Amino acid sequence: MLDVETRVELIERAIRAGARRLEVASFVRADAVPQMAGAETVIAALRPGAARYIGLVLNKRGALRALETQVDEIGFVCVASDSFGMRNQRQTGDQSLANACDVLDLARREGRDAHAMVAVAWGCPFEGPTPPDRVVDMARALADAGSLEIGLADTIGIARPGEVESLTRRVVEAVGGLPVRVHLHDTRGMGVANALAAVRGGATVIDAAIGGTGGCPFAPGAAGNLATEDFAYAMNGGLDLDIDSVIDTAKWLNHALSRDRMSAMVRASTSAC
Ligand SMILES: CC(C)(COP(=O)([O-])OP(=O)([O-])OC[C@H]1O[C@@H](n2cnc3c(N)ncnc32)[C@H](O)[C@@H]1OP(=O)([O-])[O-])[C@@H](O)C(=O)NCCC(=O)NCCSC(=O)C[C@@](C)(O)CC(=O)[O-]
Repeated sequence: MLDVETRVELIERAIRAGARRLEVASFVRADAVPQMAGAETVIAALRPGAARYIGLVLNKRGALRALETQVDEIGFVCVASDSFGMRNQRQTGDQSLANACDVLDLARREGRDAHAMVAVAWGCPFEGPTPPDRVVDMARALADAGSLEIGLADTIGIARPGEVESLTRRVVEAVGGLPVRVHLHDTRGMGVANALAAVRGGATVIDAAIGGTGGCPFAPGAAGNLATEDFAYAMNGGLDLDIDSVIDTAKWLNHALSRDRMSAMVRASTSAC
């Protein structure tokens, strides 16, 4: 749990390190995910225009809350499996798709950018492997509904590089030129390899989290996200980020969270190599 002030400081540190597009808050129920309580207060404390700010939403009520704030983009989470969807957001896959289409339409009418992501795109903790056709169909429907970008999430970090490359390529081909974004968890240490595979498959946006922070309370076994500093190292200067500053922030965040999680780059920076 981080208080609002510390979350704002984290966002400011990311911006100082070079980040220009950040998912900064999630408009969900505070009793379901207390870590995300105070989304409106976080956003009100941010410097307008310093970066593009994304607010995550999982239902229409969340979208209405986001529209009351200054977020630049609304990001909707759809689910490819019913079992995960019911636990995460009380929606089946089809319901989440219908809700996403409604929210994309609402955002367009309000003149706000919006996109959607398909969670458990490679595998579900309750149903096992996700059929790729299901994900491609959902991605196509979201593109038709006006999503400005199509996200694919490996929510439990189960995908392998070959699977990431092939599904990403199929979705890129299906969505007619829209940017495809891939969101990875590092549960099995595949985060960086999968990110590079997604890039080979045609993804142009890769999500990453400083210090590999993240997880999902409704997906048993989901570990942290792909660490920003690990991906930045793999990209060998290809990202406009100050990697040393990101590593410092990862250490600061470990301290703030009273944890000792180490991304590969934090580990390397604290050893002799
Ligand atoms: C999605 C909901 C909100 C549905 O919540 P619900 O209970 O199904 O909603 P409802 O429409 O039945 O309403 C019930 C009550 O909740 C209120 N309510 C309804 N919606 C909201 C809202 N948005 N904000 C605040 N309050 C809300 C609503 O007003 C009502 O209040 P009452 O009238 O009883 O007083 C709930 O299930 C929830 O908060 N789930 C949390 C899901 C979550 O945050 N998961 C973790 C991360 S996101 C992710 O899933 C994937 C991602 C991004 O990590 C990528 C990856 O896959 O790796």
